Amino acid sequence: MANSKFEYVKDFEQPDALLPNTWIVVRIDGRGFHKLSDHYAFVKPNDRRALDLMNAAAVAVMKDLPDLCIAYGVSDEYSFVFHPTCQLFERRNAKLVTTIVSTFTAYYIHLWSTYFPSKPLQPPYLPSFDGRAVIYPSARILRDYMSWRQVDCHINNLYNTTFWTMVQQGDMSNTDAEQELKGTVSADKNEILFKRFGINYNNEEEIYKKGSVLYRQYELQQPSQEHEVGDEDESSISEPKQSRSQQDKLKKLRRKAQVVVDHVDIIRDEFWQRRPWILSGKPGKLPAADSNDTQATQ
Ligand SMILES: Nc1nc2c(ncn2[C@@H]2O[C@H](COP(=O)(O)OP(=O)(O)OP(=O)(O)O)[C@@H](O)[C@H]2O)c(=O)[nH]1
Ligand SMILES: [Mg+2]
Ligand SMILES: [Mg+2]
Repeated sequence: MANSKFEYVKDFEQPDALLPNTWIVVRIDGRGFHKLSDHYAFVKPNDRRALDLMNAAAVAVMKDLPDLCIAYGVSDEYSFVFHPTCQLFERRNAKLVTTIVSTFTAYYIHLWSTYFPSKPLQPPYLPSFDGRAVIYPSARILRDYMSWRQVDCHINNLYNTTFWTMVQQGDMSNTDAEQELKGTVSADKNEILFKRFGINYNNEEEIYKKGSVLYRQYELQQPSQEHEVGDEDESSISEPKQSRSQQDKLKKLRRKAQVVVDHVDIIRDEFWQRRPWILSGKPGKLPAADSNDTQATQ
């Protein structure tokens, strides 16, 4: 078939490689989950099974794509982050986004019956997700992106928790609760929860307040390994190319690593300082004293 007269059509395909040396975030979001969550009667405002299912699908994506260095999920969305050194699919936008979206959706549907055993999926209420890639030029801006999503989680969860408590426990109509909450700030909502319902928002589950952060935990034998593979901290970011064998070694370590699901603050420095390998791209591990304080999965 080489050189057929039809081959010229290939020239209509546009290159879409994402800028080199930048962080790539692929954010996916459930399509029409307002309706879907109603149909399958998700618990309001937070359905633990639905969130656990999102997290399980995201862990599967992280395992499938060792180039991913961190992911953050809340509600029906997940952000997956590739390191600036990532060369997967020559950094082609459409290939990266469609692979993440379809892998996530496949696992979400595959795992559905584990989390909702008594609610088989029924057309047309089948879960699907959209996705987009955005690039960020520095670790600082990537962190601000992650902070933005976590702040959003907090604001929405405080609102939703207060709203549904007023409706479910305070017997208010949706309209009345919405009207009363109009123009309120965080302190007002905390007070409504505490004074009227005896609920201290701080005691709500961390997964609801903070969302879920996924990253790799390495079991490194020798500290020297930490320095074999990479040159990717921001000081040396102008030279991101790794040799083939370095890339393979790194991939192997990433594949072997455990994917951890955490519900912690990712806005302050502490999270990143204690886990420098997430941003540096060099496998590393927690100081010994800290190594038991995260919740491992799979
Ligand atoms: N009851 C319940 N609903 C949830 C939960 N998580 C997500 N949802 C629903 O999913 C929606 C997600 O919001 P959006 O992504 O903005 O809305 P969407 O309906 O998915 O619409 P598009 O994303 O634009 O397709 C929320 O508004 C809720 O209705 C949950 O744990 N419990
Ligand atoms: Mg959605
Ligand atoms: Mg959403």
